[in-house]
Amino acid sequence: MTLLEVENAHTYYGESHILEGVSLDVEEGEVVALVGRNGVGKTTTLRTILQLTPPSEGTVRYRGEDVTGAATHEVADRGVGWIPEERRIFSQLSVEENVRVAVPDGEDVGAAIELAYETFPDLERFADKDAGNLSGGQQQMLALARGLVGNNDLLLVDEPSEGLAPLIVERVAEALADAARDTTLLLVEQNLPLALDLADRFYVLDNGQVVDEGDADETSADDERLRRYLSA
Ligand SMILES: Nc1ncnc2c1ncn2[C@@H]1O[C@H](COP(=O)(O)OP(=O)(O)OP(=O)(O)O)[C@@H](O)[C@H]1O
Repeated sequence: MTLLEVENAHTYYGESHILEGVSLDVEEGEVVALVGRNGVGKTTTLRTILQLTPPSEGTVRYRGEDVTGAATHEVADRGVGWIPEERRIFSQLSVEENVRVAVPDGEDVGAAIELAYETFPDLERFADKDAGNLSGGQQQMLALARGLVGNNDLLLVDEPSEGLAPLIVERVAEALADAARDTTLLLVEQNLPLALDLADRFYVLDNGQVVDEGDADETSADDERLRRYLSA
């Protein structure tokens, strides 16, 4: 089933025309990567899906229903989770409290915490530690865990490898692959090998437009076709 469809989205910040007719779709169970160099509109695409910056033209459909112009909390309530680039965790709360407060009302908190620790064993070791004292990689895993227990069917993950050391990037990639077993992912990522490794399909964004798309399995990170859109 098609979970998300973005059709011909045009999005502005003030007078700046950032998305110039973006179309993409995500099937249930897939990992889809959105790649492209700095400033081409990847984050804006996620913000457009969430209706944080609604499109002035075009449509966003979730599970076949038009959510264009809906309130962001309504999109979130339908099961779309967001893990922004800045990771948004509560630094004064412990790791476990961070997970706990991400569990929606009425859900089994114990089971949710168990799922979080099963998927990210490192977090269990730091359960009582203030989240603000975690390393960047651990904070990224906590942010992912919070997304995972949030009862989301689709997680929008923005630049999970950003600013992390290579070894930590590997851990985060493993964690993402684990998370992908339970949820559908739309992943914005500048690290092309990582994106292709995790994704089933990819879209390349350039200057606010989708300029290429394909099967991740059939595409190498050295592919000239992709490189020309990604090198600065
Ligand atoms: N709030 C804003 N107001 C005005 N312009 C913005 C705003 N946010 C982003 N932009 C501009 O919109 C363009 C697209 O930004 P966006 O963050 O979507 O790019 P990106 O592909 O995610 O790149 P990055 O990896 O740098 O985040 C950029 O030129 C950026 O400067």
